[in-house]
Parts: sequence; C-alpha cells; structure tokens
Amino acid sequence: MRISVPATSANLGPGFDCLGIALNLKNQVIIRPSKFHSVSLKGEGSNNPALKDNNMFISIFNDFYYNLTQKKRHFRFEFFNEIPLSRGLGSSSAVIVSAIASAYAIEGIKVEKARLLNLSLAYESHPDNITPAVMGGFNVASVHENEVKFITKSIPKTLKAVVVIPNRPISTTLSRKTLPYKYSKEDTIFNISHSSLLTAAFMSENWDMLKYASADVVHQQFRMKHMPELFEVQKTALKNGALMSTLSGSGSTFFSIAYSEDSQKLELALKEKFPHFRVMSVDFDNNGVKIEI
Ligand SMILES: Nc1ncnc2c1ncn2[C@@H]1O[C@H](COP(=O)(O)OP(=O)(O)O)[C@@H](O)[C@H]1O
Ligand SMILES: N[C@@H](CCOP(=O)(O)O)C(=O)O
Repeated sequence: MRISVPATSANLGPGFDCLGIALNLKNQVIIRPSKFHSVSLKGEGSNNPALKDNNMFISIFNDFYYNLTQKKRHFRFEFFNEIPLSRGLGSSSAVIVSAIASAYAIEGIKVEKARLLNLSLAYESHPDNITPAVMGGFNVASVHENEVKFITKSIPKTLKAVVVIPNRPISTTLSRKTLPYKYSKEDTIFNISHSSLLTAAFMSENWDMLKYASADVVHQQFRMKHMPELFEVQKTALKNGALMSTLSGSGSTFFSIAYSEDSQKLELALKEKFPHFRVMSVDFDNNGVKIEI
C-alpha cells in the first residue's frame, strides 16, 4: 500500500488557525506486512536518528492499527519525504493524517475524509494544516463543538506558490508560546476583517485583492522579529510579482503566491537576494491525501 500527503501552508497571514492551502510537495510511504519491523527513510529527515528510532508516523499508525484490529503485526515502512521538518510547511499534520489513513487502509477499511479529519484533530488541535492535508486546495476550517467544519476551494493552474525555506527549524509548539496572551479590540477586528476578505478573495478568485487581504497583526511580527531577514524576503517577493507573501504557518518558511507566468521571475529574484535559503516554485495540490492499495 502506498499513501501520499501534501505539504500545507497555514494562516495565509490573518487566518490564524483557520486558513490553509495544500502544496504539491509530498511525503509518501509504502507499507507492507513483514516478518520483522523495519524502516527505510529517503529525503527530508533521513539523517535524523529520531525518525528511525522514535517515529511519530509509526507510533500513531501502531496505535490506530491496534485499536482497529486488536492485533500486533510487523510492517516494513518505506518513507520518501519531500516536506522539510519544522519549517512551517505542515510536516507534523502530514504525518498525522497519513498515519491514521494508512492504519485503516491496510486493513481494507474505508474511512471518509471528514472522519479522517476529525480523528486527526485529536493530535493537532488547530485545523488549518490538517484540513488542506486531507482535502487539498484552499480551506477555511473551524472547530465547532469538537468537529472540524470546513469549506474547500480548488486552486487554478494559473497560480503557483513560491517558497523560501531557511535552514533554521522552528518548533510550532514553542513558537505558539511566544505569542501574546491577549489582543486589543482593534487588532482583533483587523484580523477578523482581513481574514474574511482573504477568504472571499479566494472564493471569488479575485487575486488582486490578496495583497491587501493578507495583512496580519496577531502573529507574524512576533515570530518574524526572531528572524528579521524574513521582512526583507516579504518586501522582495511583493516587489517582484507576488500577489501575497506571508509567513508559512509558524515559520521559518516564507510563502508567496504568484501568477504562473510571473513565478519564475519571482523565484530568480528571491534566489539572487537570498542565496543561503532554499527557494522553490511549487504547484498547488487539489487532491489531499491519496491512498493506492
Ligand atoms: N516525516 C516525518 N516523519 C516522522 N515525524 C515527523 C516527520 N515530519 C515531521 N515529524 C514530526 O513533527 C515534528 C515537527 O512538527 P512541527 O514543529 O509542528 O513542524 P511543522 O511546522 O513542519 O509541522 C518533528 O519534530 C517530528 O516529531
Ligand atoms: N496556525 C498554526 C499553524 C502552524 O503551522 P506549522 O506548519 O508551522 O505547523 C500556527 O500559526 O501556530
């Protein structure tokens, strides 16, 4: 059985914990029953010993597999990872979603995407990464009475993402602890109105509105001040054709959207100015998690 799951960029500026989008940058895993437990890792994280000895995918998969079957079996796991760890591209959500989906799929049990999403919520309480990881596309997601309520919109091929990935990892859990405990009424109104405008812009494909609607005052400035070069990344992106440019999740990646015909110019400008960062143009993903038996 093979399963693939996309990277995700959460928040998109003002939509803290509720907006997210899926990228065609994927983790894949092949799982086969085996006499012994074994793991092979290629790509991102392959030189990280924790991923061999204490792998979050394997522990979530084993828990779900045991709860579903009451059996303990051995498997061979072959991981091919494209999503960098702890860079704000939803690596943990990708692991959670794909581990739960695999435990069901390997037993031939069908699980609806909405159910998979709600099972994933037990491991990540904010739904802005897990929803696009499951569904693909742009997503607005809220937790209402312990259930994720969401609306998905496909992204047309005329748009591309350009990501700038610094070498520095940032743990989402730690980064959330550095945010203010309280916000003023003005800042709250600012973010609610911008997040609503941004959602309407995606839904109506009014791409020229993204630049204004993607402004945020609740999290980016507090996170970016620990890596001030990111302010320069944002300025350079907006000067070179980005329709919007925001911190991806909790960082350290910076995420921009451009018309496909402008994305190469944007990628080159960012590569030239920030040669020490990884810069890539990436298509959007409109499928979400995919399972092949
Ligand atoms: N491919 C992977 N395999 C196993 N665990 C992973 C993988 N990718 C991420 N993780 C786990 O998720 C953690 C990163 O989560 P987090 O700080 O939320 O970063 P991100 O912003 O990438 O989601 C890692 O420290 C690791 O425990
Ligand atoms: N809304 C969350 C999103 C975290 O995304 P990640 O990709 O950094 O895990 C936050 O801003 O903390």
